[in-house]
Amino acid sequence: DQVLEQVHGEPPAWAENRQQLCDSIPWFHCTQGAMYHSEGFCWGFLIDADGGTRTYIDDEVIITRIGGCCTKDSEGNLAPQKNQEADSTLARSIIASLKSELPVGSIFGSKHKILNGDLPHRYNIMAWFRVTNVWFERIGTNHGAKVRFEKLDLAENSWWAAKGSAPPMPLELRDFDTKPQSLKCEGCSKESIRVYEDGWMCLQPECDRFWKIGNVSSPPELTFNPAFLSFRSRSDDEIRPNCSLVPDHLPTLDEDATDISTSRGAWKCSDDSTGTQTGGNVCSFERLMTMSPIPRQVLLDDSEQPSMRREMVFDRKFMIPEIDDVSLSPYRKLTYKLDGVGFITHFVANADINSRPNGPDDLFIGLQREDLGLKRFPLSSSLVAGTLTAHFAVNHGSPYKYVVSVLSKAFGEAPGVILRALGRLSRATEQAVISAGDMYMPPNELLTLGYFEGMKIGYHDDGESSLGPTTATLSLGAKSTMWIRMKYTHFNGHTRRVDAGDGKVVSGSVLQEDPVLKGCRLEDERRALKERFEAGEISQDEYDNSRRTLFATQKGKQAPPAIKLDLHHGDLVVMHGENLQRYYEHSVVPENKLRFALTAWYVKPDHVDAAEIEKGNFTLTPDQIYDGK
Ligand SMILES: O=C(O)CCC(=O)C(=O)O
Ligand SMILES: [Fe+2]
Repeated sequence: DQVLEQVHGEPPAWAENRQQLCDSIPWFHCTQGAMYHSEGFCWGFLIDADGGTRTYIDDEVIITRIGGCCTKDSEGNLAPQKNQEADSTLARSIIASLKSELPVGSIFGSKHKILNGDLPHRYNIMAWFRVTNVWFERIGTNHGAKVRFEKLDLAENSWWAAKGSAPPMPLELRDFDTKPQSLKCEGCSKESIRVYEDGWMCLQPECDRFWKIGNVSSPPELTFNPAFLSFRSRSDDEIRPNCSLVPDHLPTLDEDATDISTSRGAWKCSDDSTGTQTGGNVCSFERLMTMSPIPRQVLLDDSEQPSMRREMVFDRKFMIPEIDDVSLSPYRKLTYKLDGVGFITHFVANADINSRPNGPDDLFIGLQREDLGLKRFPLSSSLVAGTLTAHFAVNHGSPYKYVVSVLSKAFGEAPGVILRALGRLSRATEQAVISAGDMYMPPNELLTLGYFEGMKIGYHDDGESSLGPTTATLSLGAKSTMWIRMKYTHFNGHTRRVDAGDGKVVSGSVLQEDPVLKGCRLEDERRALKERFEAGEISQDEYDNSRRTLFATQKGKQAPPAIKLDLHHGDLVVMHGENLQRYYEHSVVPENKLRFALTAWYVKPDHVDAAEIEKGNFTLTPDQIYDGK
């Protein structure tokens, strides 16, 4: 029944949905977590449901914990499950922003429990802040990092200040010189500021005197030192944000620029709150851009020599392929064989292939001209519900369940460019599979992905039970890098650890059938145990227990990428082998503004509804069939 105070003003921008927030705010491009960091710096911060104990906000100062390393304790509060060190990624990036005086944007989420005020929206942009202090607190048996932010513009009233509150003190009347007491620790000789009213303590976690007032451990309840809350940093014109707090794309757009595909081409207001405020008139603001297709040459980098086959330089850190310039000429064929798993064939195109009529250059323009119905779909497994894929997708042919659920259009409705791409992919699939002596199943499904600048596809596999063992992808447009790595479970021999309540490393369950892949962790030990088990020398229990003991010696980690492919415009990649999708995963990161990836599969007919079977039927016209040149 508490009467909530109302806040003083309106945020400069807001969103009711996290995806929209992350898509439009350049300093907060993250769908999860409280902190956006990139290139080693923290750029933006979200204050929401759980800032940890002693989270503090007033009109000009925010004190909160740095997320990460946390699980919920018995009372449902987030507590660090291990020490957060100064060299953790999150701590390092906030310290980097502190040292370089980089302004950090802040967002106020309505699930906070701190301010006694009602926030107008789910996510409310606050203002630019500067990082003034980063220190460590003891929490339970661990330590975690805390940060103090101070509003950059102290002259202006903060919109989140309580309604009717006094305007901020004019700058000329403020005291910028008084700072809270700071003392050098006699143990570690490092300075720590007096953060708490209860007493000065050393805030260096590696010091013996950390978190002690005098000789005794600090009390669990602590109060902030008023001088720590009230000090202010002098304004400094040198400290400038490197983008606007609320970007305004519309007036800066030049519709005639060939570069238009780098920006999103359409805006639509999705704010339903205006509807309630204006008595049901939902805002109809919409702006659709005419986008002219960009030619492939716009994306070329200087190192690409037209009409010459690129020299391949292979990085010894990754698998070196077999090179064959003859059998699929004019393509160069690179084959990566994974024993007992499958193979990956990379068909390297060149300018002669790309510039032929109906070849990759024409397909790239053709795909931009068609309204393919490319959309971003919600990810099915995501920590934050409603997170959309970081790429656009549309499916043609037999429907199947992709990482996300994508509606499938019949090949009968597909534009010519799609069928032409399908012709190329069928040929590549056939060539790669037959040369390996396997049976060729013609693809009946084609997934088109579209990537604008900054988009990508994260690690995943294509091993859906309804799909055959072969996938073929045609790359068009921007150059990209494909990474292939062993899945966590197969690399480590066990699933991810499930619980580490007591601080010990607990591995998840051991693999039922461990293929002991070449290059996996503890390979020799795992192979030796497997051989003893298979020879009947040890029982299943002994085999499992020995593996558990073995895995407890080292913490599991992600496998490093085993294969790296540089995918250029016109290149094709065929992956073959059911086990390849079972044991390995891949991700693709484009480097430039616009890229399409068209991937064809064979969907097993018994996995498709009878009524939808015909969606996968097609007949290619002679000009859609690819002759391999
Ligand atoms: O963008 C690419 O080249 C890869 C696409 C992919 O992995 C997929 O569609 O499953
Ligand atoms: Fe894939």
